[in-house]
Amino acid sequence: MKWTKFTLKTTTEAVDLISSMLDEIGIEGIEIEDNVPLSDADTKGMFIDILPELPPDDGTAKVSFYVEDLSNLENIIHQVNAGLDEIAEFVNVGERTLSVSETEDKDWINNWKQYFKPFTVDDILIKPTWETIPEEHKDKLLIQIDPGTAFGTGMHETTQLCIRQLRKYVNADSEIIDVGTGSGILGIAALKLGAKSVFGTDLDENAIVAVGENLESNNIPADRFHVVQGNIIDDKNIQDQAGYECYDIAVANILAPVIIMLQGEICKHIKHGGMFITSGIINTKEQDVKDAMNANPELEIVETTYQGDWVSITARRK
Ligand SMILES: C[S@@+](CC[C@H](N)C(=O)[O-])C[C@H]1O[C@@H](n2cnc3c(N)ncnc32)[C@H](O)[C@@H]1O
Repeated sequence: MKWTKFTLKTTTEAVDLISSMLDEIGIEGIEIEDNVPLSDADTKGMFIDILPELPPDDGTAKVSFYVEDLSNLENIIHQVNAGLDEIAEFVNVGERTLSVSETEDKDWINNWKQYFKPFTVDDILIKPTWETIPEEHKDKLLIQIDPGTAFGTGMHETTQLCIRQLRKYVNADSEIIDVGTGSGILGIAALKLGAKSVFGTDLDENAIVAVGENLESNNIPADRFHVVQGNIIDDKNIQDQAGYECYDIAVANILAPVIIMLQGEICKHIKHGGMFITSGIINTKEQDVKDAMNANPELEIVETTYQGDWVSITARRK
């Protein structure tokens, strides 16, 4: 199906008012492009450590919206123009030119799936739930994953670094906390490697559904992997739900700045002698994470591993 895309050139200061005006006339799912740099708060919780290079912010912005049924087009354009006239009384709406182009209704949510194929991390086979087990990998430990809209196919270097560290430390008594669980892939890997139970947290609500579905795909009873939405770094309720000094291993594959913020709090939840396996750390941030861990009297770094540009640091709680 083809959609008609309308792009309105305007200013950053008018974007909020234009979004609500479009919403009021029944246009949903708009796209905003501007050159406003992302703040630390914006990047927190997103899996980006290297910010995109943007041209200087000149205060202009583009607001795009899509129309499927063109029979009502004249009316829509009229309403948009009337809305812009009103907004122009309060803020500078800039150029306010509207350009038109056609776009395909592609299945953006699912299109990435064609690139997710079975692969191995040493003796572990990770495969999408919808693929069959390749004959040559029949003897491997199987993890089946569909991340849905959560993060974590296992293909990222950082996930593989964490899986290799889990392989070294997990045993039949291991109680695991998986911070930033996403699809649940690290917790599920730990359970497949024999761990007793997992407590997972994520800021992303999609993680809750994804973990539930992936437990089912891997025939793991739901009571072995409890997952909650929230931030263990600063939410007392999540901290209490996780419990204190009760984990043999904490694993967190997030981002260097988040690992730095997490390393203080996580020590309250790990047993003495327990391990803190981290990744999501781009090599330029390795020293920052190490400095934070070295300054924490509760932690000693025991190992650093690398894959591509990515780093995994494993520390022990003293
Ligand atoms: C790189 S993904 C890792 C997913 C999965 N564990 C893996 O290794 O593939 C990072 C995840 O951490 C989550 N996240 C970011 N900050 C967080 C925080 N403070 N607490 C819990 N989850 C967080 C994100 O929503 C995202 O799902």
